[in-house]
Amino acid sequence: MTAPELILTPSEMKQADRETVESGISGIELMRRAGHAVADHAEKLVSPGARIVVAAGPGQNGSDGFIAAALLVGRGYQVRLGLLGSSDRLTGDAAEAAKDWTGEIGRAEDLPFHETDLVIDALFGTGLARDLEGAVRLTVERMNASGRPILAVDLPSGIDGDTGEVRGVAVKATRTVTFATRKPCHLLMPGRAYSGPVEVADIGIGRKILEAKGGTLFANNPALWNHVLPRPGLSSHKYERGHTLVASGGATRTGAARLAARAALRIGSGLVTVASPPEALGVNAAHLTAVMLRGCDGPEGLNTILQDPRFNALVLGPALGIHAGTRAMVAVAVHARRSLVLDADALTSFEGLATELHGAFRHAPTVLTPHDGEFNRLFKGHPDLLDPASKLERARRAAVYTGAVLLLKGPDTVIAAPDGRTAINENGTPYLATAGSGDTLCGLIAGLMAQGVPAFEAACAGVWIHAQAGASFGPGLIAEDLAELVPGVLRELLK
Ligand SMILES: NC(=O)C1=CN([C@@H]2O[C@H](COP(=O)(O)OP(=O)(O)OC[C@H]3O[C@@H](n4cnc5c(N)ncnc54)[C@H](OP(=O)(O)O)[C@@H]3O)[C@@H](O)[C@H]2O)[C@@H](O)CC1
Ligand SMILES: [K+]
Repeated sequence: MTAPELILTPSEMKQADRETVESGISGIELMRRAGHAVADHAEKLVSPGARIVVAAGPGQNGSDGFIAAALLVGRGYQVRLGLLGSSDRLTGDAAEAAKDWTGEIGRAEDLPFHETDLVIDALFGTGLARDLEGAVRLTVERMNASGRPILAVDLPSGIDGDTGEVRGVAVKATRTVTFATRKPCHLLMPGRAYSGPVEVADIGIGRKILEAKGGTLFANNPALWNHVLPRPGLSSHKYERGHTLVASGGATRTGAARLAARAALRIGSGLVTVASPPEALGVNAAHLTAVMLRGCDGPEGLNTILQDPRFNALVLGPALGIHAGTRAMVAVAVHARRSLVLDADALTSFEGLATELHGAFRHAPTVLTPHDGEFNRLFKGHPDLLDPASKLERARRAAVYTGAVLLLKGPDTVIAAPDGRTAINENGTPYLATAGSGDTLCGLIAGLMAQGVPAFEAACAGVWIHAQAGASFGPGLIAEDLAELVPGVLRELLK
């Protein structure tokens, strides 16, 4: 089984680095390995004889640049190196690394970015401490304007390693070489777009150390959850595969629930029922076949249906209406302690009332699936949840606050569990931004939970499968297609 891909934050990586040094590999040796990895990568991009310009910063990111520059000269490249600031100010390992370089040290500001075959950006990495300003800013702007390929060392300078945000200005890299693990900025937007394809170089920091110092943040891919996907045995019958209930909106707002229901069925929920307001029974009946239908008059109706313990997973929100009745339905669902997915109107109905949800979902597996707008509405008046610059941190705090798995949607969907485990998704496609796509996602997650998949894994798998299905279709995708593409994705996963 492939191990899940760990993502370490800059401060976790610093600790892993320290621990590795304590275990006997010197700091300068780690830096040399990093520099080697950069030189090796550069060699894949341009042939010996080519011109390479290295922009080095005052810290260890710059040291990686010095070491790579020296190696590349030895391999027959024409290398020019420019430093930000004065070489007298280099201290410790950085000063040691600079000794590898025997060529001229120019000023980073003066480097001929326009007249080179490759730029190596070694200005700043995980130690970036503030916005880029003045001469540094101009240097980065000139580098970007050159139109030449740029290889970023560790991460594009100007990108915040924790948040993926641009600090004033940032290098638009063609590619990035990072060390030991990817960092959050390689997966979170806009950092992901600034990084280009990222190669992870093994510099000898062991998995045990990485797990001990990180171990809670992952790239969302099948290695994280494939082992808990349901694999029905020969003797399984439909009741063992769960029964998902999806609440429908009124007569003119029924499509969302049917999209969710269809998705739950496709992902393997043994039975799926749409709970419909009486006035919408006709229109729902006209469109449902394998999905069953039941009348459900508001919160009391839902309460009556949930007396039957076989309904073990529930979707509330899509097109349900923004009002107190929806809040009451959420209360019924919470009280019934079923696996629960809340989206759209079920979240927006609590606009400014998030305190009512404080700790509310601690007792049953629950997944909340807001996009940024819904998140901001829901947690209005809670600066502790809204203010963190990092999407990761916002999702993590909201998960702890509510006791639910918080799935914060976007091109870089973040899935955070109240126990701290967090995943960042990266197989999303812009084609998923289409009406009804979110309803389908709810159905996939609930359908997995109905089959006994824990909430965090169900949310992670749901997001990935949803995106994979969308990407497999491409242009022209509409939400109706998504559920029908799920079997193809599952077939690959369950091989
Ligand atoms: N295990 C690993 O991953 C390994 C990682 N390694 C490498 O180490 C890198 C991290 O090195 P690092 O800690 O020295 O930080 P780095 O990014 O060089 O920047 C710090 C310097 O920049 C300065 N500075 C900051 N912001 C600024 C601004 N806005 N404008 C201007 N200046 C600014 C800051 O100055 P100060 O804030 O002190 O004034 C300080 O001098 C990492 O990215 C990777 O490449 C490998 O070598 C070995 C294994
Ligand atoms: K860099």
